[in-house]
Amino acid sequence: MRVLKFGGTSLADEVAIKKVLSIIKNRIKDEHIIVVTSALNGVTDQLYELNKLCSSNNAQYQDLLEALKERHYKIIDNLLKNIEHERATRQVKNTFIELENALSVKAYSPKDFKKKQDYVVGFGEKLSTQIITECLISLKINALYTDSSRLIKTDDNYGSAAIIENLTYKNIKQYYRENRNAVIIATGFISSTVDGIPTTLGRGGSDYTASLFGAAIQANAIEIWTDVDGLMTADPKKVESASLITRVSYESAKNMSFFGAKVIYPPTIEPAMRYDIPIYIKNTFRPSNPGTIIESNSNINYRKQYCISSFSNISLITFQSKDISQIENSMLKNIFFNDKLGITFVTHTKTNTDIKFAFSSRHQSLTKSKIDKLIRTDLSKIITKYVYHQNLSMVTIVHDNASALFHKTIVNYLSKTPKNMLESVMYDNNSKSLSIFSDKKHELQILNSTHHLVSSLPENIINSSIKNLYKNTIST
Ligand SMILES: Nc1ncnc2c1ncn2[C@@H]1O[C@H](COP(=O)(O)OP(=O)(O)O)[C@@H](O)[C@H]1O
Ligand SMILES: N[C@@H](CC(=O)OP(=O)(O)O)C(=O)O
Repeated sequence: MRVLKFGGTSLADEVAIKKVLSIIKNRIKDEHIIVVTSALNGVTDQLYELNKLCSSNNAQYQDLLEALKERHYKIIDNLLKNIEHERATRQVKNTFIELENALSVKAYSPKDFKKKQDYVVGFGEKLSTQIITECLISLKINALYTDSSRLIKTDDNYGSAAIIENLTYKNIKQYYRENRNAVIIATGFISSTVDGIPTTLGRGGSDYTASLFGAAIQANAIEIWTDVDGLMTADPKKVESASLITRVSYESAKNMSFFGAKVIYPPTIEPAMRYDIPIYIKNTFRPSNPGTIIESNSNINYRKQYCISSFSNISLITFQSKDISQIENSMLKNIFFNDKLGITFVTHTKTNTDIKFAFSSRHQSLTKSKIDKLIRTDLSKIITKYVYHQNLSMVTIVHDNASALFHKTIVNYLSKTPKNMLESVMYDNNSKSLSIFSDKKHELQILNSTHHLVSSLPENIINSSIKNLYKNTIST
């Protein structure tokens, strides 16, 4: 049994969907499968926009809604006929009616807004999965449309809900047992609370849905089908010379995705790792290419174990203090774990005298004012110096098997980089990553030059079993 997940990039239009159908048809010949699908490419972003426009009574939302309908009906017209065409049209029509009802709800408080938003943005997966299911039925496959939000149970942290593991696994197992003769075609990304209120698993969350299905029924493999050849040494859309990482450990992949390798959503790794289920990342448009295998450490031969990623819109704060741990605890508790501030990423590192927090937030100014307030009140006695930068880019080299020479080469490169280009450098305390902060306008240049440098190093310099090399060798 294996789980196949197709992302929005594999569901952009009729041509892409035909490729998806052919991959599913071929896989079914060999093994029983479960399919997890995301929304059509770009639809989730449009649903967020739709909800915003509608909430602010902006009439433009009607045009956007019409465009969404047109796109889905056109795909149905081009891919289906007869009874499957009729059924898909009816289901999609009903789903749009449900979406319009959801949009008409007034959200009076911020918590209600997020609750409504989660309901609205989850419709993309329902629409695409209804269409794919009917396409598979038209190919004589016993496909069963499955709304995963009935199986995946979470808390009510709208926008990025945490799963209730035992209940979720129990629900999936039971559903799978009851529908053994069918091919389950499940919506990615969406979930619900125990009371049935819609939630989502966070942006990119369909990968996680696939992993939860895989872990619940202890699948032989999880396949993530996308528009690139696999997990690469950098985002191939930003770095032309990026190359494929053929094998990588769960731990490294988790670290790489955490620091921006968007091809896999970070929480996806954990359930697969727990049951030692390999994750394959494959290209829908070049299915015969080998792709990447993410698996347990013991099988890895440490080739190309680095990845260079970037984030834009990062804020960085550096504190100097005699009591670093007090700042750390207070910041993490009061700021970064505070839902209202919309923190989407945070990492921090400390030495004996200073601590740096790098983070991105949907509400930059709100976060800054909260931090300023915390410093004026709780932390004023312990902070000796404090520097706050906003709107930075962060390029991170993730590598957990670096040689001493590798490390030295990077330090040398940084020392030659013009001072006005570099804002700061941060070493992760586990010695597995190094982040370079700069003005956003330098992001692509730093990304490409760092990638060029690392990829042109001989294999024996890139890899070594020597660990803990990054610690305390450079200060900025
Ligand atoms: N290190 C990396 N390796 C491969 N792809 C990456 C990497 N970093 C970022 N990406 C981007 O991730 C994209 C795939 O993720 P995503 O857009 O979420 O696709 P999907 O819709 O298939 O889930 C690729 O198109 C690529 O641009
Ligand atoms: N559609 C959702 C969930 C998802 O995982 O999408 P994708 O597989 O296209 O990254 C999103 O855009 O966040």
